[in-house]
Amino acid sequence: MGIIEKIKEIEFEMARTQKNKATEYHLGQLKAKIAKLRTQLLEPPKGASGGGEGFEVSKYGHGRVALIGFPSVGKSTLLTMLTGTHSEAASYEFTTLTCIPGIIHYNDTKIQLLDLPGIIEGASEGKGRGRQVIAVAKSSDLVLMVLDASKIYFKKKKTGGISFNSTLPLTHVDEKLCYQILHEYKIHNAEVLFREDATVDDLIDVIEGNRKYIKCVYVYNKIDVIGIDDVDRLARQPNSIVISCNLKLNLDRLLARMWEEMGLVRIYTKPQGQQPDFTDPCVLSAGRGGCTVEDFCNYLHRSLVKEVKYVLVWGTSARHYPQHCGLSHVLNDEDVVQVVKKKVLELFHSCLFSLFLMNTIIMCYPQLLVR
Ligand SMILES: Nc1nc2c(ncn2[C@@H]2O[C@H](COP(=O)(O)OP(=O)(O)OP(=O)(O)O)[C@@H](O)[C@H]2O)c(=O)[nH]1
Ligand SMILES: [K+]
Ligand SMILES: [Mg+2]
Repeated sequence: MGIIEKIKEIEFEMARTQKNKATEYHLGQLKAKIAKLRTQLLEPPKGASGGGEGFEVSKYGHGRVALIGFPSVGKSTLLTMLTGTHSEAASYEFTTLTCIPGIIHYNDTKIQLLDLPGIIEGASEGKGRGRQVIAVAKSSDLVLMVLDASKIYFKKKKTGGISFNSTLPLTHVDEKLCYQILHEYKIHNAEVLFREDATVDDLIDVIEGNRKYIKCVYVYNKIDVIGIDDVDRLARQPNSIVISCNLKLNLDRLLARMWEEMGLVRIYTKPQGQQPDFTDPCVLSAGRGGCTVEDFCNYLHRSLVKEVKYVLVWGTSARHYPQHCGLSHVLNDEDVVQVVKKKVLELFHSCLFSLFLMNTIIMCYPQLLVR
């Protein structure tokens, strides 16, 4: 039996046990047992690098968003508010010990929201189940970094040009070399922060996007307990949004922001001669180059691309309605697309060609007919 199951079992036993003088000692023992198991769970196992049991939550819906943050910032409260799935919330740290999934229904799509244990210093070494939390964050399309607005952790400023910072002495790359490499890639505005003693290859990997960087929005919760000036200041931070779960403030904005960041594209299909099906969109995620007609065709069926003659597009990506577009056309959210396949036309063309060929043969060699 895993540690979580053991904790659950004891919690269940505690709930069943009546509280009175006779059971006081027994309940105390159970409490101590839980405390021990929790510590065991939150500490990385000695010698092992894996860091205990993983969180096995399968992907569901059109995208995955993870709630990451220090303990007791209100992650579980937020999950319950946004998804209706209950996740235990309490004033003590590490109330949440596993990954709790919920579903957000938004804009005809389903987004999986994941509540996770709080992260603490040393998370990357496995403290507080940090490894598992980080693994879940890496598997997500977006991270909501939840912060307690009454405790300010960091400040970020946006400046033009290239700013160069490092949290440790660098032995492989210096400022000048970094500038040179960035200029090589025609990057003139960037904030570069080295958190490890990176090599030139590491830097190039980052620039070329070979490393996975997950989009992140900073969510300042509990604005009900701070002054309006502080709320205003936090709301102006880049990539940030201010909310209060308790007062249900700004949650709709948070959802809209989340949707925006996820870059999902809804495409409605229109069968020839029929109205588009507006009930069930195809939901694609726009990659770097956006969602192309080719991406859309691949989504519908792997072999479709070869059969497509062109597509007809209605919506914000079209210059006129409908626009005839090829495979490289970039579609926008809520576009309507009708696929016109090659087959029928080609069949028609080949029929025409056959007729023409027969005609020519008959005209040139009328004796064939006679025979
Ligand atoms: N004032 C105020 N308190 C809040 C708000 N949201 C959550 N809380 C409180 O903050 C405490 C922690 O909330 P949780 O949802 O358990 O926080 P968590 O981040 O899931 O905590 P862990 O699972 O322990 O990491 C609870 O007592 C909540 O009632 C809010 O908007 N305002
Ligand atoms: K908590
Ligand atoms: Mg929690």
